[in-house]
Amino acid sequence: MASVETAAKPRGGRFCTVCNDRRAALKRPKTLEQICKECFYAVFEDEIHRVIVDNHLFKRGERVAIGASGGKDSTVLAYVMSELNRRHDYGLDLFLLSVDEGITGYRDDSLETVKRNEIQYGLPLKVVSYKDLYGWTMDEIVKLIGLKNNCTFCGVFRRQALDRGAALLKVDKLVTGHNADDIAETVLLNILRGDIARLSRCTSIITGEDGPIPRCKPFKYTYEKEIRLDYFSTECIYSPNAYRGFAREFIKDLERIRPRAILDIITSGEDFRIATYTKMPEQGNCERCGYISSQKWCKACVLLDGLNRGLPKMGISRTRGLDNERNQDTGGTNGTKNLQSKQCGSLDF
Ligand SMILES: Nc1ncnc2c1ncn2[C@@H]1O[C@H](COP(=O)(O)OP(=O)(O)OP(=O)(O)O)[C@@H](O)[C@H]1O
Repeated sequence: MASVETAAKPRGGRFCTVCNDRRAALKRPKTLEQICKECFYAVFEDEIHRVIVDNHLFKRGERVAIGASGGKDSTVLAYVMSELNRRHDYGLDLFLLSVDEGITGYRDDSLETVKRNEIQYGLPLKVVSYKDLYGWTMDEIVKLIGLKNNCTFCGVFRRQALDRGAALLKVDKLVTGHNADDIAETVLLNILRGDIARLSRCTSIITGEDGPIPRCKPFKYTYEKEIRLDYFSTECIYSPNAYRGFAREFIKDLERIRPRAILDIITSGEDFRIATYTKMPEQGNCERCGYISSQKWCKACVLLDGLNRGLPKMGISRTRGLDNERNQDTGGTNGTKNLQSKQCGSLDF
């Protein structure tokens, strides 16, 4: 029997450690297992299915928006979500939701990918734009403010735009393509910034359950390298966020030496406990637009106010001072230490 099997196997190279039948085509970045392409896709999709089931991410009948940027992570997410929904009969109503930040030569290109996904996977697409929501495109903001702080505007506006788009679609949940590398990087950055509020929630697979629309991250344990095996890379042309870039490179260096490092950082983040005496921000609503905020005005309104008054740097990183100023203006008080208003909106999932 053994000799028959051996005779049927292809000559040369290692065999797939899963099927032990086909020749291994790649080494899994996460486990270093040698595996064939067919088994890789099966194992990859099965792992996401397990994460979805074990974490009770969805309930039958729910409407779920997939945050679709046209980049590799969310493109794979759109494929995997529609495939698993069909294969395992989750009973979900899936939608694609894209935010058009107004970045010529970047988002207009990737929106074309999303439009292709709309047809490929048969998922209805909703596009919301910064121009319509805020009156500004990122091209216009960058023209005014330059490259240095533009990620702050983009991150804060995108977060709110996704919530607004999700509300228009009347969905129960929003899923994003944040992967294990993104989460490990965010744990590290929140430690480096001493941002306890974000550190405490950035490893949660579901966030915002107390906010307008809960967000889920089915790729929480999925390595970026595995998602991107078959996909091209699209980097934002206005993305000079050096601090996050260093954290990213540091994590990639650690991964080269010890592939488990990414999962270990996530586990460490999950296991942090916040001291009971640490004051956390109190969640309320923005007095201007009604969006969730721990301050009188949400960060998007502060930034927008600065833009519209021709003072675009007003809302950047000095939010604490500004809020105090605004509190004085309006006669309000704000005793809570502001742990949320750190630079770089993309830190907040
Ligand atoms: N313009 C957008 N429209 C809709 N969803 C978005 C948009 N930008 C980001 N997202 C969502 O947030 C996730 C993380 O986005 P981020 O820009 O950090 O990175 P990324 O890792 O390059 O992801 P992607 O490859 O999907 O663009 C995306 O996977 C997507 O689900």
